[in-house]
Amino acid sequence: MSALFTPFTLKRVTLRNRIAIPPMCQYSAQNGMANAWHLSHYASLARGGAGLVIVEATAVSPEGRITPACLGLWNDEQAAELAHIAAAIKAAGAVPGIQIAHAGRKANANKPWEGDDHIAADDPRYWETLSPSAIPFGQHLDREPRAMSHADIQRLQADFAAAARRARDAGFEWLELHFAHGYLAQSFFSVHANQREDEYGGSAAGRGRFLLETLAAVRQEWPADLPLTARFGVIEYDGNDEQTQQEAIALTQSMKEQGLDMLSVSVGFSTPQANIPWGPAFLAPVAGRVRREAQIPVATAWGLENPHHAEAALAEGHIDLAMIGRVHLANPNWPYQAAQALGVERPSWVLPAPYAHWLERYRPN
Ligand SMILES: Cc1cc2c(cc1C)N(C[C@H](O)[C@H](O)[C@H](O)COP(=O)(O)O)c1[nH]c(=O)[nH]c(=O)c1N2
Ligand SMILES: NC(=O)C1=CN(Cc2ccccc2)CCC1
Repeated sequence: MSALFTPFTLKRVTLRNRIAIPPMCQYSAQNGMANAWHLSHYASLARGGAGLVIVEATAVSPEGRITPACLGLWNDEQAAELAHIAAAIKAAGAVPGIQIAHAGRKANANKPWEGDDHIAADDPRYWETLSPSAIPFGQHLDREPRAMSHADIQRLQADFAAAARRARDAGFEWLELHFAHGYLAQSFFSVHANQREDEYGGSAAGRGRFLLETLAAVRQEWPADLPLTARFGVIEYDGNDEQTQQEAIALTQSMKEQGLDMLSVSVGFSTPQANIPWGPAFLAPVAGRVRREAQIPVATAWGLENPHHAEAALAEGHIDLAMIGRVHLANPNWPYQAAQALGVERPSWVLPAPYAHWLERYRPN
């Protein structure tokens, strides 16, 4: 039996295999509302056979969107549309997950294929960006954000909690907090973005406070028997990786004590000066260290699309879930081909019966 096609149970949720589709922004919404694009996109991914499908970064407040076309979960109308997506993912046999997010100083940007840069101040789509300190990310995202007040912090933590409640009521069964990729929560943890002198800055404990308090607020709303996870950048590749990983692992242990069920290990992306060692499965050993030292189940992504690499990362004990992203945009049925590559018996039954029955009998000459 392959490790990749072994079920995985966390709290009262069982995934049919170790394949998770990580959140991938679609930049296709108006006013934060999901539409026909999102329904067909997520239904086709779920029909492809993955055990878990996580809906893209969904903003907890309007100014928390990366672009004006990002999804939101700050009102009940948005939740009602997302409920159809959760149901479609579930109907296809995958577990419906969603990531809730705030883009912080990376917010108010154009779509990646329309510049990826901050929206101009005189553009009607402009909104003010927020961050722990008034320090811009740099490069194409060079706007100086407003340093958040304590009132801002409390409001945004309440927004995360409200979004978690809406996700629960919409039928999602797996919740991921977006604590990675240079967005708001990652910015509180990062010395590149957070130079506050109050209790939300300074020491690693100070820089971790926003993440811990936000987790605690969400834990109150999210059912105790459903997985509550976070995607967290544990390394920046900025020349200070050992210290960052030690601080990140310590914070992960605190989050685990606070009720975090799993960590999705990722990269900080807090500075344009990062020197990222792109390559197949490059983050798996980093994830393995977090899994070992924080004693928490972990997922990771980044270049795992070769089924043998995903299988090895699981079999070698680096990870518990393999997140397979971009390749699924080209091939929603990637799990079917992975099953064939790994010699899983009756691979076509990774797919739904209306497809599986005929593919099993289809012998192209
Ligand atoms: C178009 C698009 C959009 C997003 C992403 C990526 C891409 C390509 N990624 C990162 C993604 O989840 C994944 O970590 C990376 O793509 C690396 O995995 P692969 O190498 O693609 O399997 C991402 N990550 C995240 O935590 N929340 C998100 O909403 C998004 N959005
Ligand atoms: N919302 C997110 O977390 C996103 C993460 N990305 C990181 C990334 C960098 C390089 C390659 C793929 C993804 C880009 C798109 C949006």
